[in-house]
Amino acid sequence: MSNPAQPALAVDNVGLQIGGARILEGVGFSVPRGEMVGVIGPNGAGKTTLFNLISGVLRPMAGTIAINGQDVTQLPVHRRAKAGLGRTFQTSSLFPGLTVLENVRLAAQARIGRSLSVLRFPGASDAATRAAKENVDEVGLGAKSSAAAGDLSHGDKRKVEIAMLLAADPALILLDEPMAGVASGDVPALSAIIRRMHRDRGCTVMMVEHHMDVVLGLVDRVAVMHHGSLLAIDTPEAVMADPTVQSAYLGEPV
Ligand SMILES: Nc1ncnc2c1ncn2[C@@H]1O[C@H](COP(=O)(O)OP(=O)(O)OP(=O)(O)O)[C@@H](O)[C@H]1O
Repeated sequence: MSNPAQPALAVDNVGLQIGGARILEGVGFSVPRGEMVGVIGPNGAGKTTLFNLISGVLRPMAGTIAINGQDVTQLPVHRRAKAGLGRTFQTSSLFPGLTVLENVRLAAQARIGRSLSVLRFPGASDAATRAAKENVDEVGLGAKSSAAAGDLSHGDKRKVEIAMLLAADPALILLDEPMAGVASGDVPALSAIIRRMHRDRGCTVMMVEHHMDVVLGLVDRVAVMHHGSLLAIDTPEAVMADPTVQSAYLGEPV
């Protein structure tokens, strides 16, 4: 169960091979509660694979993963969600035919259904709608709450995904390239929403992101992945000054 003395996330010596190819090896780090960590690295470095291992989409062949002190290494995705993990994906995971509000409401309903029996609590449905409306407003999409999610811009879809995270209220959030495909004009607003979510909720956030200015402006620490290994994890300033990191990136634009 949850233990406040334990880090939000502890990854210990994790490794994975697929078809004989070494995808990740000896990856270990821990993230204290309330911290925001950016994950950077060239294409193919293993960032998404790391997220897949933490969220339970993949199981490691070596090492362990603990969320809030609970060993989740062998737990399926839904059990990790119960342990307090929430995640967005590189590609949008919304129901395109449902409205913005309906998408967020599903996430709110799942949370409320976990804490209260929906069958025994007739007001649960209204409570989910109220919570979803608040979360849609929080990400600035109140005026678009009746729009079909599939009709939104990339930037607005990402905002809906964040509203769904707010509705689910996880303690540990993995954001996989939240700015991918987002028009450059929408990036500052989305960054501000992520910063506010982190600050107001006190949640722990890990974020894979190729926009270095976004990462460096938001996070407490940066983890650098390279060829399936963790090259460094430190403050943005220390990581950018690290000669090993600099040489790993020579000729490989971040
Ligand atoms: N299911 C799989 N089967 C075989 N190889 C895989 C599989 N999944 C990932 N890989 C390989 O593992 C390596 C790491 O991939 P991963 O997607 O984790 O990298 P990444 O750092 O997230 O890259 P990007 O920035 O391009 O998203 C890559 O070389 C990729 O080709």
